[in-house]
Amino acid sequence: MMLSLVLMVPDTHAFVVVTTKRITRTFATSVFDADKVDLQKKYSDTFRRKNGKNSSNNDDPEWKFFDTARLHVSGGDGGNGSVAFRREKGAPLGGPSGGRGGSGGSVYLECDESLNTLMMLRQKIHVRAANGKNGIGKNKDGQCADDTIVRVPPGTVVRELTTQKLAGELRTHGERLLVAKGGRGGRGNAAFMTQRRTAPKLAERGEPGASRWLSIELRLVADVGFLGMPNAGKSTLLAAASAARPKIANYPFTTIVPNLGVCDVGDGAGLVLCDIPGLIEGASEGAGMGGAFLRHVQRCKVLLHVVDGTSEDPVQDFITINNELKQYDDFLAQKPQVVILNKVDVPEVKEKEEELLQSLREAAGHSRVLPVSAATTENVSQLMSRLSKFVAAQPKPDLPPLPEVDLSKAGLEYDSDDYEIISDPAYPGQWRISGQHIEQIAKMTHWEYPEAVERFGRQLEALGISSELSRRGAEDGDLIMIDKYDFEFSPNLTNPYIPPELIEAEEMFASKSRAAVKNDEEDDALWRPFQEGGFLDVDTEELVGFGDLDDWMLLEDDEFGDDYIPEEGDEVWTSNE
Ligand SMILES: Nc1nc2c(ncn2[C@@H]2O[C@H](COP(=O)(O)OP(=O)(O)OP(=O)(O)O)[C@@H](O)[C@H]2O)c(=O)[nH]1
Ligand SMILES: [Mg+2]
Repeated sequence: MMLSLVLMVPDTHAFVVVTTKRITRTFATSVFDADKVDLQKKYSDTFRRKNGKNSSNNDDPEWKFFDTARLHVSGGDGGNGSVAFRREKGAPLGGPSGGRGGSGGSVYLECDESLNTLMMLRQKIHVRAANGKNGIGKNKDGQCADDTIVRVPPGTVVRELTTQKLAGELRTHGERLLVAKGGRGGRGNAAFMTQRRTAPKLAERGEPGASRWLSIELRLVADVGFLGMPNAGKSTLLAAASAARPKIANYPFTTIVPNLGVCDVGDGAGLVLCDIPGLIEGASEGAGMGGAFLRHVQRCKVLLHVVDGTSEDPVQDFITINNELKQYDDFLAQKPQVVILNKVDVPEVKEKEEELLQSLREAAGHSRVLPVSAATTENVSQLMSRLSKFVAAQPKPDLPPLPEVDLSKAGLEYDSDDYEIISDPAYPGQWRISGQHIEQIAKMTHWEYPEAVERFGRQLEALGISSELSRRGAEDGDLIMIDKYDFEFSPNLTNPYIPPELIEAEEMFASKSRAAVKNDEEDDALWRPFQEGGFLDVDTEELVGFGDLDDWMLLEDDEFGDDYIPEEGDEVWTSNE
């Protein structure tokens, strides 16, 4: 038998009552959830991509590189609080002893310097931390769930996808950013005891964990960012100066993902070099996928501009790239540059070396211009030691910008208790209340417990929602929807609506009881939970408490939860005791 609600105390001022009626989902979707549907459509290509199907984003060059990703994160839900009563030999009317639920795990991003792409985030789109365990009797709190850690490379910038607001940036190894907080555990009935109410029959459900889409972008953090036309020799230089082994070939766009290398300059820390794919004219507008790469050099302290000496017009190349930089971002264009004339081992370049160096100095407006051969490593170590001194002389890198959005809150911690009442003239008598705070309260309400429903009603009143509804013309019996719950509006309710099946159940208990009295079976005569204000725990379909009978329903073993293993010394009661 399934009783969803029993409310018996005759003069309870219950405000709302759960009904068994369900609104049709099509209606709810068409009128109220349009935004959500849109969002799902928008991101469904993420799933297609995951399954290797043709993605509609194929024409989006940024997606070909593992430096942007979308991630859906959800914190675990808190465990439910429990309703239980202490029952000991000689003390049958023990106090409430329902423990609190454990809190759900949170999702963190953690900076890991051994990573340099967001590739793994492309394979894992949904990250969900585990739920907290439910509280159990004997004041035992449920276990808290472990946090879930997602590792990301240094230079990871995190935004909330829908608003594009900056949530934070991970730069140093081990740094963590909380992106979806787990919900707190619901309180057990022990927490609701007051002097007046010594046997509270309500508990909270666990708070749902926070859940959101993130947009994640990688900006490599390096001391020196390489810059130059395709085929200029950037990767060759990285290979010459560090242990990195990037792909090198005599065709443009050999490099398609940024490469990092560390050059040992004898200072212990090393100089972090970042080789990016070549840039061409129009890069700032995305030509040659420029925009995707320019982002990487944003975080470099110094730019190393590699000029190909064998090019038809090396000085013009240099000017073109600098113009692209300016177009893309003024901030980037202002970064200090060191310029190298590469491939001076080639005789034709050697011939015009002095002339080219002079023109480059003029075009650059400074004298940090060096001839180098990345292929023969001529002048490379001098270049590196001068670079390292130049980097050290730079002012400290700009601090990460201040976060614009705080993702460290879950559920009820959101600041705003704003709500909105939506009604559609096409559906008279139906009201949807939306608001983070009230939705969280609804989710945490244990609708099976009359006292919890009553508490919810008081919360609605306290938030001014009930009077606002009345003011807008809501009438007794109107349908109120909050999140996935729906109720009947009962503004001045003193006699709670009692579902017919409960009256039937009571009748059944009553007749059983009468029969028992007749047959002198006293025990059975007591089974009148409805009349006595008793109630069932719908999860286990167990009666868990009586009103003021001097006998308490015994807690079944499985009320401790599936994973409760009695420890030594624990007293476990069974109903057969
Ligand atoms: N002779 C000579 N050839 C060089 C030198 N540096 C690079 N090269 C050659 O130039 C070609 C391109 O070199 P890469 O290092 O792949 O050039 P890149 O700038 O990384 O090119 P992209 O990744 O396509 O932007 C290769 O064939 C290299 O061997 C050099 O100093 N002298
Ligand atoms: Mg390259």
